[in-house]
Amino acid sequence: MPRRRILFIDAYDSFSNNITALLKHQLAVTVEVIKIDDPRFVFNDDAFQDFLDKFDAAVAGPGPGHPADPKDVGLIGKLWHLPDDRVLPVLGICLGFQSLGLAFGASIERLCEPRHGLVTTVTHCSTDVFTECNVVEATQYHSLHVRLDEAHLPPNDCGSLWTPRSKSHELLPLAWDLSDSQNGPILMGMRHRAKPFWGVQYHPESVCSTDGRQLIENWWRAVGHWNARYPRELLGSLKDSGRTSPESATQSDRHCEHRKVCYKVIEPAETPDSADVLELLRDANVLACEPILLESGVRNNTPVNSETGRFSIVCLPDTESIHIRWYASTRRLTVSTATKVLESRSVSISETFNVLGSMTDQHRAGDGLADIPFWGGLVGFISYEAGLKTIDVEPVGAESPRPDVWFVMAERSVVIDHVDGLVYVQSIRDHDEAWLSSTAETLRKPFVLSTQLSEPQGERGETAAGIVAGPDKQEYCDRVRKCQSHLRAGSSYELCLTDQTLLRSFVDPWRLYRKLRKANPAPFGAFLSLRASETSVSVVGSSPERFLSWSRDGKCQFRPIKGTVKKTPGMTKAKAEQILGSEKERAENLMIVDLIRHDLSGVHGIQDVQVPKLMVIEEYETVYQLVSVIEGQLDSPGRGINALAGSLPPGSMTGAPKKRSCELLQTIEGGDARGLYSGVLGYFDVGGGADFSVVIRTAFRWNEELWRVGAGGAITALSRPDDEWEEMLAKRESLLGVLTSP
Ligand SMILES: C=C(O[C@@H]1C=C(C(=O)O)C=C[C@H]1O)C(=O)O
Ligand SMILES: NC(=O)CC[C@H](N)C(=O)O
Repeated sequence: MPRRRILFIDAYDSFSNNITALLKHQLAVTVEVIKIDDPRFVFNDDAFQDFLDKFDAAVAGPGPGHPADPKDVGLIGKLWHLPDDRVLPVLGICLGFQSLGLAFGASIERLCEPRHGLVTTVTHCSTDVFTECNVVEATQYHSLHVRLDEAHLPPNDCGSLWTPRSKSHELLPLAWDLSDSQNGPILMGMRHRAKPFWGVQYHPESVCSTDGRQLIENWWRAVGHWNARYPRELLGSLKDSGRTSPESATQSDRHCEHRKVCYKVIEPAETPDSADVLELLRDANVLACEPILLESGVRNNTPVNSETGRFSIVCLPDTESIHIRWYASTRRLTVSTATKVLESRSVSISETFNVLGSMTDQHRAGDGLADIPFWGGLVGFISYEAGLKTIDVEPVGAESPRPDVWFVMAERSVVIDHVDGLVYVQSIRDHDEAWLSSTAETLRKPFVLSTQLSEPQGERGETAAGIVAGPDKQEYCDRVRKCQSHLRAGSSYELCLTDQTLLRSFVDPWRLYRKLRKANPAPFGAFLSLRASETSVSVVGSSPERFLSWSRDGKCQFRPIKGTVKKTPGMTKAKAEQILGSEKERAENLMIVDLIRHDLSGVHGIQDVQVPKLMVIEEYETVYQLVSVIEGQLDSPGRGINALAGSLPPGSMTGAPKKRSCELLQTIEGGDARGLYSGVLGYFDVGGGADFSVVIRTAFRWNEELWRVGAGGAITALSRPDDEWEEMLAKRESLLGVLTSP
């Protein structure tokens, strides 16, 4: 029997792939995805109807906006009034559900309070699509709701809840949320009396919804009955489409000669401090360029986060090293060494990912030590604006002389294992034994403990150091309120509002980094200083947040942080747990978990997306944070770069749904480029793995200009402007203290 086919119509939501994954997994069907504004069909009803004839059923997705606005629902609005002989069964979810209600006489109204990331119990009819569903816990992401009649139903008039209302008599209610005293009963499920249309207001695919699978199975059974009774001629065969095409995922499959990883192991008496290692190399004059440090912060000789931070990596590029730069404003890609331009052309961001992939492949190595996550590879960053390009949002603030993607191929490196106390000197260059031996020799000199080294000192003119420009409280609070008005209108479910502070400091970047790592040791400490003829960038960072890593055997992991409590005097872990257990904080985190599940599920070849940790508390120097872990396995290990290309900018820095939220934030934040802040920083290892952090709690500067520190937080309908201001200050503080003190 041919495989059954479902059409999913995507309204640019950030949960769509979770729905299509649920459909594929539960029903063993082929799912074809089109956007609501597919140019083949928006102005051509005949073509759309012919296309629909290829499917057994359609699912009309959730999304931002209002069901009465054709721009927001697009093709979904055309499903309800097809000619009788072309009608196909539909399940509408959230926006799709609201569109169904609107099409058959119901009205759409704003809720008194939006329900974004809220999980409540639904009262259902136990029949139809709710057959054999137990208690349904339902995650909701909506500001609007479907009203079946003019007057609110009294909450205790349960009998009349289940009878259709005159105004929308073709719609049969199937489920209600009766838990909201402010809004009254909220319709959660319905079906059309005569046509094969069903819908749910909540999100059955959310990680916190229960019985989503049962609901989908029930709907599919009902679809089968309908199609058996009213057979349509199904046409043609279709491919299964996802966000990333298999064609674009092939770099790693190319055959290439593997390089050899040469290494030497040093066993010092005590685990050396990563900064001391870097300074020893610098003092020994063996460095032609500034080294890069990707550090797992350590407190009392133990990594601050044992799950993400066992190793620190010192990358040692030199004048021969290849740099790859790409500029969002001009689309120019430059591949060069310090002395030679190897390639310069205009390309898209996706082509840039191909170049990064092939450069890693050209340096592919297979025989380093399995436990060491980095054998050599591309190290650098991807800005927030480059991320915007990947989701077709035109960045308003990108500036031409500043690269949005900048990586350098580090063939030589030193890796420090903080658990076993070993140091590895590595090279993937041919015939590099002499360098390996002399570097190992340098590092075998007795390590001086960092506490004995001279503490960083300011150099000159500290009195003029400090904040030059930064957010204003009144304006920031107004922006929070602006975000909230978009949330109430249904245009977004959560918006990560940020702002930037410009600072002057006369302390050199390395010394600043030494101060920062002491004040705020972080799992993703970063010191990076890159130079090209026309520009240079310095980064000192203490990010707590892993964006995405993948192992050499293709296991992908995201670790979004959402939910922050400042460590004020008297704040204990127990108190923080209480605050972070609140509806507001959990909702913020849940939205991003569902968004990241969507991003990861959209990657070609990903299997089995799981959430092994949901909302656990982690403690850092100045804040407590709520963290979740989302993982999936790639069927072909080398394709991790597609997971990166398909999940930028980081959802924890945008809000959901991602595309619309980014568009709104560009306007609300005033159009300045976020730059490196909100982007990602890390490495592609030549062995096939990678690790990228979210660039937060980080200062960066172009050339010798002012330092920039971004900070912000997720805004939801429940946010209080004053509290959001305080949260932004708390996050900024870890950097400000370091940059403004002598
Ligand atoms: C926006 C920042 O942080 C992000 C927002 C968080 C939140 O809203 O709780 C937590 C971690 C980050 O994903 C920042 O540090 O500037
Ligand atoms: N998740 C959704 O589909 C939301 C639908 C609509 N934009 C609302 O806010 O109610």
